[in-house]
Amino acid sequence: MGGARNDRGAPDGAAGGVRAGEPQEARAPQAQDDRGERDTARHRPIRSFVLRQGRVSNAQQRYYDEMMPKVGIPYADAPLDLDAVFGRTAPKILEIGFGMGETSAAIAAAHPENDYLGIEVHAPGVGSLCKLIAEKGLTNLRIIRHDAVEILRTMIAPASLAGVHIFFPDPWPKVRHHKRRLIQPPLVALLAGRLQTGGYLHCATDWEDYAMQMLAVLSAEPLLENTADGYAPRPDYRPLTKFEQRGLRLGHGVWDVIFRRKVIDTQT
Ligand SMILES: C[S@@+](CC[C@H](N)C(=O)[O-])C[C@H]1O[C@@H](n2cnc3c(N)ncnc32)[C@H](O)[C@@H]1O
Repeated sequence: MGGARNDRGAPDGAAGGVRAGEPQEARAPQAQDDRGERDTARHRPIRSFVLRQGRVSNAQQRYYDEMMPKVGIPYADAPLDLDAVFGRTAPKILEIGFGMGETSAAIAAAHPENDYLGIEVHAPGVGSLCKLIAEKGLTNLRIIRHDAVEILRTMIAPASLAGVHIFFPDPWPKVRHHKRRLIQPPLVALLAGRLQTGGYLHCATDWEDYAMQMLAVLSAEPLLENTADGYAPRPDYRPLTKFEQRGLRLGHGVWDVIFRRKVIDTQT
């Protein structure tokens, strides 16, 4: 994650068998995946990540153990009261797939007026963000280690989010894996329903054909409208990562796609 361009094409997942707590995602398969498809051969929903072994460093393990009881939210099959979780009323912004969490921590530190909920399945990444939360003393960032698709379905109430960040999701570059991409019509419909009126969905990618897919899928969602004429300029709140700076120097593109939940006129 966030390493080299090819790293984006090799999706990371939670590390089965790592020490950093057990992934809280081992649940019975749903009847249908929110990306709209099932792996019929294996009768399992198609997921946007792969659970694989990953090394958790000693520091990540230490911060995971120390911080997850304070900032981690266990998976539950019931809607969360987000104001109660953060102990205040403030805009709630959800991030799917925070990787090692550098961007999440930087955004939360720069915007103490907002509350952030980061979702990731990858244990080393969760340990890494725990370390950043402890080092920066962040009080407005919480973590759930679980499949974001299930969390959206069960734990996030309709019209409860002021924003959603999906930065550099796994591009699944092979055509036969495109069905694993997060940004597909059923998930975007689910996300749009979780946004408040005026709430935003911000996706960014460095894969041009995924950017085109994002633009097409978000444009087709009736609850959403584009904030820009096509791709959006990178807003100041999304910091330029080292990975991105290097890519841009090498002439690679990065595309931001930012839509808002429409005001639905119920009079007409
Ligand atoms: C390519 S990495 C990008 C990480 C980070 N956003 C960045 O910009 O560096 C994508 C991340 O999304 C996570 N991910 C993919 N699908 C997910 C899901 N359904 N729920 C939670 N995390 C997911 C992966 O584990 C991986 O860490």
